[in-house]
Amino acid sequence: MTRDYAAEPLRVGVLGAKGKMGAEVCNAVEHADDLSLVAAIDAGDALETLTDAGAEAVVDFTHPDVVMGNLEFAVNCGIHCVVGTTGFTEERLATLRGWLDVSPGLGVLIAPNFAIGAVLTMKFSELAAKYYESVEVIELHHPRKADAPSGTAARTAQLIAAARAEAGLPASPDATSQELDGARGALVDDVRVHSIRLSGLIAHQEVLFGTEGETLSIRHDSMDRKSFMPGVLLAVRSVPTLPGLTVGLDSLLGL
Ligand SMILES: NC(=O)c1ccc[n+]([C@@H]2O[C@H](COP(=O)([O-])OP(=O)(O)OC[C@H]3O[C@@H](n4cnc5c(N)ncnc54)[C@H](O)[C@@H]3O)[C@@H](O)[C@H]2O)c1
Ligand SMILES: O=C(O)C1=N[C@H](C(=O)O)CCC1
Repeated sequence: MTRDYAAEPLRVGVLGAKGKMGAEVCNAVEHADDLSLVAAIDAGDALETLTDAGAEAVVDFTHPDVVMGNLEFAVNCGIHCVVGTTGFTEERLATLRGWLDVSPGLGVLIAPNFAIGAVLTMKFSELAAKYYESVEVIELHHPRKADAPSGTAARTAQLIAAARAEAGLPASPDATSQELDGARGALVDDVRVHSIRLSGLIAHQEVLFGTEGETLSIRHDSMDRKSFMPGVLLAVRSVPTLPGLTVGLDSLLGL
């Protein structure tokens, strides 16, 4: 029998429920009439709690080291997944696609950033990329963040690099011949990415473009983790009808 999601709230489990994002997601799900929080799991809790509770979708905001194990369990149990945890390499995405190939109808949605402005920043940067000879990405986050560069910055750099390559642009000009290690940031697909960690910040990114006589700065600031919740809820509501792997919120936002 086909599940009528309009008739009964979608049963949602949260992984990383005691974390900064997970706690916010639990709160958002609890306040949504069409969703029901059936499991709130953190480190040390059994993943079987999800199946015991009859979870139909899971939201993962944990850690890059554990997220693949969580997803393998959920996919094997036929639970749709929404993933905010970072650390998704092409290799990890290929592994996930392999699992989903043998799980018809199941959806996994991974987004490096669920904030609308961050999604737009990535799209605007991709659009601007071919018009500027120089580009650098600066990401700024709270000091308890485990990974650098941020997943958002890595994705932004990849999108910019692909757009530059398609337009036939060479690497950004840079005459640096003497350099203290790290002074010029990290290279992601030939795009320089700089990571700032500072108390008081949440999640911020600035993409700087330059060409003869002008620059363009595209900046986004998340000042509260609530900024991620509309995107997370949209993904949770959409994932049961999105079979296979979806990366990014773009298609859900009509971008
Ligand atoms: N996509 C986005 O929009 C977005 C936004 C913010 C953060 N993030 C990412 O989400 C992840 C979590 O961020 P955070 O700031 O909430 O981190 P956090 O450290 O505050 O929370 C992570 C939680 O996961 C728990 N955890 C660890 N291992 C677990 C396991 N095996 N099973 C269940 N829970 C486990 C931890 O105990 C902790 O409570 C990071 O990768 C971060 O980069 C993504
Ligand atoms: O706080 C974090 O950690 C965040 N991680 C994501 C990233 O790495 O891009 C999104 C922004 C917040």
